[in-house]
Amino acid sequence: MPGINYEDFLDLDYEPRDSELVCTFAVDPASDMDMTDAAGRVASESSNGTWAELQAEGSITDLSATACAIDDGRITVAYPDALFEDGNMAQVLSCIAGNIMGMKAVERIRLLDCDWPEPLATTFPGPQFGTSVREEIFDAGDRPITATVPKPKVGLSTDQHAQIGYEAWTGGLDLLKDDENLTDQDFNPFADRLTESLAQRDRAEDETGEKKSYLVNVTADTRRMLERVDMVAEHGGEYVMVDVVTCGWSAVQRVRERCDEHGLAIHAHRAMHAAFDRIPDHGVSMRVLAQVSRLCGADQLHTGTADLGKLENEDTAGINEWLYTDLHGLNDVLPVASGGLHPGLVPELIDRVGTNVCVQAGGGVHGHPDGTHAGAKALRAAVDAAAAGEDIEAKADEVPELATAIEKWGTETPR
Ligand SMILES: O=C(O)[C@H](O)COP(=O)(O)O
Ligand SMILES: [Mg+2]
Repeated sequence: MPGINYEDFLDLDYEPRDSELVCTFAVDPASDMDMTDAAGRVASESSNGTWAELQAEGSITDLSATACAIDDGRITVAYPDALFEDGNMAQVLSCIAGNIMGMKAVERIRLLDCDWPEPLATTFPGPQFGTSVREEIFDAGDRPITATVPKPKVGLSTDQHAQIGYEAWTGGLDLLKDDENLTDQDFNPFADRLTESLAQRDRAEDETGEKKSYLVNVTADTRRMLERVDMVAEHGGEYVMVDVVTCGWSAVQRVRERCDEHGLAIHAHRAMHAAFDRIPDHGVSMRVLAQVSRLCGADQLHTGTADLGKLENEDTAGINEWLYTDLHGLNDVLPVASGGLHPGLVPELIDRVGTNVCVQAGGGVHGHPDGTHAGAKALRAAVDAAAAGEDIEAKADEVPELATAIEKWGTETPR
């Protein structure tokens, strides 16, 4: 019986089939390995091989991946469709971003990009709404939608939180968003926050005549998340917010299923993504995390601020472009720019990422010298001006709250 070795997973003449998942990795081989050794081992360990020569009968190699290109520190691996279970993101990631991340045959390895084939991609639901939320929920026309996150992140009472929502909404913002670490703590319980914030939303809608909405953080174990999703639907919300990386993709898939029953959109916060993608030559890129978020059904996703905010960013504009492109008929995703933004940064942000986004600021609204309502007016005025191609300095002559924000923060990128 012929044995199967890691060399059998390398074929540099191989052309991937349309049905195969094709992944690109940056690889730094271990000091005693060359690139071909490392490439064969990556394809082997991430599909159906191991360190030892195996004796196996039948069509085992039908499930083997093939390392089919090596170029300038990068390898391409093609994975046969039969290797994957339909609609099971945990299983897919256990293959393509599993043991290989820690194997000694490589010093460093980063999953950079995936080309998702139709047979696998269409076993996932994708977003229910995607960028259409701008039009369908908010009738926003050509401008980005806007959001704010009450600060301090945690510690505000329910009354304070809902009051901040009212001030932000009436100041002109579209969305109130819970912060990533606010869920159901004693100082601000989920059920009370949901009902009080939605009551203030209704009041703000009546006063402004504009549609307003609330991104309430349902993140928890899956059972509690689903209960919270049901509560949001029962009380007339349009969205839930989920910390997609910390709660895990299987849980996101269940939330997507339940949101479909209620017609709710999902706002995905990416807290902890940097544990996977911040070291440039190791881990899983934000690009791939964004792809996974889209497949699992996030309608909106934080993708950074194109280097203008307080957090490190990986290719925000390129990732956003991918989120808009066709993916075998699955809906697109609305990118959310967030993390250290303020009104003075908005023109440059829109120049870098365009208007088909959500512009979100916490400190850049609530840190306004005249408070949240003034901060919201300043952010909305900056977004309206930038989206219309108008100079925000000129807009500041008409909107004093914007003038105050520009005077305070200028165009500085915070740290
Ligand atoms: O969740 C977020 O995106 C942040 O809380 C935004 O906060 P910041 O604008 O104060 O950085
Ligand atoms: Mg936050």
